[in-house]
Amino acid sequence: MTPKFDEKIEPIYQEVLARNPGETEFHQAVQEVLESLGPVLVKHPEFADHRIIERICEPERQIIFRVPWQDDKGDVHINRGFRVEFNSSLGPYKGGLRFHPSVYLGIIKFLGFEQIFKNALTGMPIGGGKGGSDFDPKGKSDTEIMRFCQSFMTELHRHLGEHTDVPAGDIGVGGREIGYLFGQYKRITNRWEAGVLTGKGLDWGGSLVRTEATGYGATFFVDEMLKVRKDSFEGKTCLVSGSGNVAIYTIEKINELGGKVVACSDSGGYIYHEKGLDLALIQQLKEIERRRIKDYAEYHKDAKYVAKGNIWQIPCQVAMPSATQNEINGKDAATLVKNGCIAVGEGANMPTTPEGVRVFLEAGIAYGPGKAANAGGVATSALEMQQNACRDSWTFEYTEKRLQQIMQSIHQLCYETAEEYGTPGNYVNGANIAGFVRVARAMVAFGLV
Ligand SMILES: NC(=O)C1=CN([C@@H]2O[C@H](COP(=O)(O)OP(=O)(O)OC[C@H]3O[C@@H](n4cnc5c(N)ncnc54)[C@H](O)[C@@H]3O)[C@@H](O)[C@H]2O)C=CC1
Ligand SMILES: O=C(O)CCC(=O)C(=O)O
Repeated sequence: MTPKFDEKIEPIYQEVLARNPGETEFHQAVQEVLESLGPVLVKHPEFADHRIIERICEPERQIIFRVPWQDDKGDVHINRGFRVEFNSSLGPYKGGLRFHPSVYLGIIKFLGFEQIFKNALTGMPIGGGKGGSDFDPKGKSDTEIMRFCQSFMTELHRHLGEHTDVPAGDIGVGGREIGYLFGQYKRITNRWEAGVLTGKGLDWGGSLVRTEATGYGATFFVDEMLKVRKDSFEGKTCLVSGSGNVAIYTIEKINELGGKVVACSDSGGYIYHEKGLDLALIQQLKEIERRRIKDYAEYHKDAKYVAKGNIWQIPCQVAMPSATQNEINGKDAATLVKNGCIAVGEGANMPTTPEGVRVFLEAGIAYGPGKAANAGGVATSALEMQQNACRDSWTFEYTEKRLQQIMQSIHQLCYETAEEYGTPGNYVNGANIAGFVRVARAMVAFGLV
């Protein structure tokens, strides 16, 4: 699909393509933001004078390193580790670590780039970064995971610090991995520095609600979009792709708000259960036993597992992609709209292709892009950092209320910014512009650094 840029922005995008060959996901993430920015340069010519867009597209620092580790048989393996410290204008680099075989520099840069604007939208003092490895955790024993995490942190620790760079989890990195990473950081540095990682266990500096935060936050965001349309989750049939951290707590919150989730998935296929998914079973299979979603059908004979099936063909009113990038293409988006979908909230990062985004916007449905809708995870990480800084821990109710208020204010900011820039109801423009302007103002204030 041909990108639609303002004439001042086209050459900047061409320069990004030339400087970052082969990094298609990064190109896509940059394209999505730059397409929104034409009117911003008209209102703020100083951003063009200071070449803010060009500077924002270039990471402040990119770290690539070797991660050697030994499996349980004693064989040696070598993976590649990454940390892209993209932008520290608003605070220390903040963003998760992804362990997945598809990881390469282009994926980490797309995620780090998105993170800059997402983190800005939260209004909290956090810059943007992301990291990870092409390590595949699937089928590895606990001790193999531990040895990998220890080796990864042995290199990464020198780049981290509570005021410098603060990783968390993402695909393939949850509470278990954060534990091994924190343990190794503590051992190497001889510092018990809680604020260096978020998503920690509750006994050692973690925050209540961080586990639930991305899914709950995305659901709060969709709830706000529905409220604008004088609607709610009550009685709505919903789809949630994935069955990991984000998907599980999205399903939980949708249930609480009166919706019914009939399908979820993993990379093998999807499960469809017309009377509504059994969340306790999914948690047992996924969070505890680390099994595949197809096993769900062993316990519910009225549920159907479709191997390699396309979850977006199931009719629904609300869709919440919560698995991975580019999981909804133009055709899937058209199918969703044709089947009566009125709202899409992205729990995952960039789950919709540019063609799909265009379909949603042209159909005029409520479409909440990831950098706004899934910001609740990183926002609650910032709340964890606040608690660590004052050696405090807050109750679940208080922390969840803070999360809900943050999601409401992100929604409001995106909604008002879209109106201010002449595209009412377009949360893509709202999120890109509002996030960009916050970072750009700080960059202008700092001079040429
Ligand atoms: N964990 C967090 O706090 C945040 C995560 N995200 C994003 O949410 C998404 C999911 O992340 P998590 O739930 O943390 O990871 P996770 O590792 O807990 O779960 C990922 C899930 O997606 C499934 N999956 C992967 N590829 C798939 C495919 N091609 N088709 C269907 N399912 C597939 C996996 O089987 C797994 O169930 C990612 O895009 C991540 O970047 C965004 C904001 C914060
Ligand atoms: O909590 C964090 O620091 C990062 C969350 C994350 O990786 C994301 O927002 O995509």
